[in-house]
Amino acid sequence: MSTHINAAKLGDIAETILLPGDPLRAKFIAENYLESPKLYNEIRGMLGYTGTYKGVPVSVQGTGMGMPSMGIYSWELITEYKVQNLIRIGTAGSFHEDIKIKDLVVGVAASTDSNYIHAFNVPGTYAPCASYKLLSKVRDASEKLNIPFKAGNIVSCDVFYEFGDWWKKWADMGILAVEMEAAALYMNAAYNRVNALAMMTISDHFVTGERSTSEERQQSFTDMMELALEMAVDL
Ligand SMILES: O=P(O)(O)O[C@H]1O[C@H](CO)[C@@H](O)[C@H]1O
Ligand SMILES: O=c1cc[nH]c(=O)[nH]1
Repeated sequence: MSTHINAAKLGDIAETILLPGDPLRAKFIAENYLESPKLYNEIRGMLGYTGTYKGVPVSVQGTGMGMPSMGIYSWELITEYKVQNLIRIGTAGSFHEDIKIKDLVVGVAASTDSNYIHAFNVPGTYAPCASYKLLSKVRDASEKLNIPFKAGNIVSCDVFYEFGDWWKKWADMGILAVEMEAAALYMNAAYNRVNALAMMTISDHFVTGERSTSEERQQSFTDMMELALEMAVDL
């Protein structure tokens, strides 16, 4: 029914959706956390499922890597399938010693080096930010489940393999971490007046050079998924 999610019809996708970059992570979440998950999209292998969590309909959709890809999926989910609450669950690289591997970071705002913002033709510098409603819900879920997170400005970059010390300038401005999609998600959500939030597990570290092991990743992703699902049932 839409160009890139055309296996679904209106109503097949829940009002609240979790958005991992990796479609196989979408499959893992659907199969391990959702009740009665139904696959609604396989176009380009970008898997999307709808099921229920604690009786509440929830969808999970892979978005791919980078802002063009996130831009396409989030736009179609919002405009064609009337999704209202979009929660990115991804990975990020930390810029600060006190934000460690496995920590959860929530992007209150997402600075960016991307031209994605030019599509909106605003006469100034737009500041992509998370919805306050979802920020409140993630704080509530964090307290309930005792899963802490750090919140602040992150940066969504177009280039994964960048050279030199580029990141230090962002770190000097208090940017917590880097990933590659949140700013586009926040812009699409703002333009269409829906709610978006990006939360990421720190998978690698620019200061220490550390990278998480697969075991550590599994555990920390579990925390992120549980937090996102707890939010999803309270919207
Ligand atoms: O784990 P995901 O959600 O894909 O997020 C991060 O990982 C990818 C890069 O490896 C980029 O998409 C970045 O934003
Ligand atoms: O975009 C990303 C994600 C994880 N780690 C990085 O360094 N960059």
